[in-house]
Amino acid sequence: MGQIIDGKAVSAKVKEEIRLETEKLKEQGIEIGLAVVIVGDDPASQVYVRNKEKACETVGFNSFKYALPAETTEEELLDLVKKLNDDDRVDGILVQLPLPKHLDDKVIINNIRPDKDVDAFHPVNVGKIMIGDYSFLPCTPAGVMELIKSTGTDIAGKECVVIGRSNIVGKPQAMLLLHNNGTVTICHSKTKNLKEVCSRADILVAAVGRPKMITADYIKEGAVVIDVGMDRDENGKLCGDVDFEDCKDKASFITPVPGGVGPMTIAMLMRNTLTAGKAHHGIE
Ligand SMILES: Nc1nc2c(c(=O)[nH]1)N[C@@H](CN(C=O)c1ccc(C(=O)N[C@@H](CCC(=O)O)C(=O)O)cc1)CN2
Repeated sequence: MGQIIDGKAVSAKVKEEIRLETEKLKEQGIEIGLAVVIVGDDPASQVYVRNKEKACETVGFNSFKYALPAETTEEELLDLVKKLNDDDRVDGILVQLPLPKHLDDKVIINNIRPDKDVDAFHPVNVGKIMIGDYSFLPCTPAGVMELIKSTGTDIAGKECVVIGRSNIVGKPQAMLLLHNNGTVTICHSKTKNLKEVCSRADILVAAVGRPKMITADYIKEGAVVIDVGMDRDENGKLCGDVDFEDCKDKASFITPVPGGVGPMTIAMLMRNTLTAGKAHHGIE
């Protein structure tokens, strides 16, 4: 059986490192602040936002929550973003996605100050990721990199296959693997012979959004399998894009869902917020 990568344990370690650094900054009179904005009453988003506030508490950041009604207009949301851009207590700004349908997330994200964009969704930060000159890494792909690192796998020269080409996960994930000298293939809905391409992968990252789509015949013996999916199975139970039971004996390392990539997303958000806070205080 492959080893299960414990995302909760890795994320707890990352948060503890951040807590210790935050404590030292506090001794110098420096406080770190994260503003979390949620619009509407999507139940999953409310859970994630609560978990982000809890994580802030764990690492010692100040958190400022702004819960706006679903009918909030673009102008009202932009006004809040502007206020937070100018607020010195706020080092990082996060607008929880998805937004209600009448709000265009691109317009909102483009108005967050890039040096406070701790999600790394702003085009300036996306561009920096392309050229490998980044301060913030997008949280989910960064979490995946941390989990791969935790297995002791050297990415250099490895065949890496990313299934999914979203701006938030697939594309930045491929870039991060490339910056680590992986040989990277991005697959998507039009990819021919998907199974064959995936089964060449030493490192397989699944971000498709289709429950349990990746079965053992997609993976190479001994592959590192990272599941970014957050789906529901036929019984409504949370599962990933990878059929964990089918793949676990063939992989060398595999992430579960829940308890794999998910918890890392919030730990990486804390890391980006610390990076932003240090930059705002002129600390390397
Ligand atoms: N502004 C953003 N919006 C969204 C992001 C994001 O990174 N920035 N990502 C997702 C939601 N998300 C964080 O916001 C997130 C999703 C899942 C988890 C997580 O820990 N999942 C658990 C399972 C949780 C459950 O039981 O439902 C796990 O995988 O173990 C954390 C964060 C979309 N929006």
